[in-house]
Amino acid sequence: MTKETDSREIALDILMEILEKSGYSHIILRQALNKYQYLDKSERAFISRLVEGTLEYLLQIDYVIDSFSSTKIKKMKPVIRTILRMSVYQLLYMDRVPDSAVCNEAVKLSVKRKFTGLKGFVNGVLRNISRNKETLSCPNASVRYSMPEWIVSMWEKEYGRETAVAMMESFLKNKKTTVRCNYANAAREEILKSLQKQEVIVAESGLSDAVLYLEKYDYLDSLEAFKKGWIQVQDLSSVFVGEAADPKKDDYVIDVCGAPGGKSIHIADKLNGTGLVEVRDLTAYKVDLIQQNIDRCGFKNIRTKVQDALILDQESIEKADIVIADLPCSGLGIIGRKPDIKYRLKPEDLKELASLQREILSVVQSYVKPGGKLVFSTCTVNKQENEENALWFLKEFPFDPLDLTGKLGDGISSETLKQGYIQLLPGIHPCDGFFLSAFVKR
Ligand SMILES: C[S@@+](CC[C@H](N)C(=O)[O-])C[C@H]1O[C@@H](n2cnc3c(N)ncnc32)[C@H](O)[C@@H]1O
Repeated sequence: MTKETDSREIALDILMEILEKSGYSHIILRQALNKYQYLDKSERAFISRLVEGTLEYLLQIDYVIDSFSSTKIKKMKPVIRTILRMSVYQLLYMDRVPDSAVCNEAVKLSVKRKFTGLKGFVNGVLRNISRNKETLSCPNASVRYSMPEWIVSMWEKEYGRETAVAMMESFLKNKKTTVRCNYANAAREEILKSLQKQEVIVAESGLSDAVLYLEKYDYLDSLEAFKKGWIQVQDLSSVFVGEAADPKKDDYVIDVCGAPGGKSIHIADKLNGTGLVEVRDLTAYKVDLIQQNIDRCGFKNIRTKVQDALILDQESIEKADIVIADLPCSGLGIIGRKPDIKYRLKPEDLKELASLQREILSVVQSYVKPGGKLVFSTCTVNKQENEENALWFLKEFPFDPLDLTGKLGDGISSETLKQGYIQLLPGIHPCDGFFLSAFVKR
């Protein structure tokens, strides 16, 4: 077997786990890349791109296969279906791989997986697609951007056609890793020097002093700045939660749904050794993830607790200066990083999640002291879970909107900041899709 076949076989196994056994793409891919640490950096990059690209374009790929195959994608054997899907991604989107190599490797893989009888079928479908690929066209936006139709229509209705297209285009672009600096641990110059010493390509965000974009590193765990807790993977949008919360010296902060701890650690960093952040989550497993991040950065003003946010914690009533409610949501804003979300989600999930958010908010609002703040956020893009819930909250509870004008930096402006909220839209704003609202208790 050649090196090329090995990489493709690893990608096939990863895609089978995700597409045929419903595994989460980011978890399955991370586990596989950890397992195959001995591979060249370029081979691991090839596997990641092949897996992520196949998932990003899955609807379009299936449309193309169904246009050229007499057996429809749904009726195929799972292994053959997956080999075809990943091969079509290479034909359409990986210019550096010659089409003949894609077809040959797909045939070899089919034989290796004991489908010798189907090698002619695989070869025929792929060669046919390869011959006609310049003339392929997409019948609608759903196929073009590989986005389920119900999401396309919802976004067109809620944000307009142009914005919906900008969002869908942005999800298909390559993402750099975004990190936030823990300035309580190291100065900016020290962090930049360490990253540059390890030949990482670093770019400034221009929108937050705390945020950097990283490229061309091998493993995050191998970076000195990461090992020493000087940097934390966190999107710009999520950094805005800390900016909106704007903690003051000695504040007591409760983060009610906090794993893996990104926003809480940012707030602990801002408190610079003072105050206390209590980060909670539903299970010991999730709380352990938070603890690992806390241990790495070594902050002492932060602790964890297993606590169901739906159950009232009597001892917390009117104790917190700030409550962070970054709640479970449909995740439509982070499709660019976790493409399988768009295929997993059903329209009815949004309603259920919006009502779960209301239930959690009803409980945790009681933890805020009079004069204290509550920040409600989600990493999704739809009115039901976001604006509608923020407005509902203001009607139901004794809170006023916190004017966020100027709090998120000069680069972010919106009429709604005055009313205490903003819907960040990928492709329009330079970050993931994210909703953020902030309230002050009367
Ligand atoms: C959006 S994530 C939080 C991300 C986190 N704020 C950060 O910045 O790293 C939502 C979290 O809510 C947790 N969660 C879901 N239901 C919960 C509940 N009833 N009580 C507490 N946490 C819950 C999930 O386990 C998940 O970790």
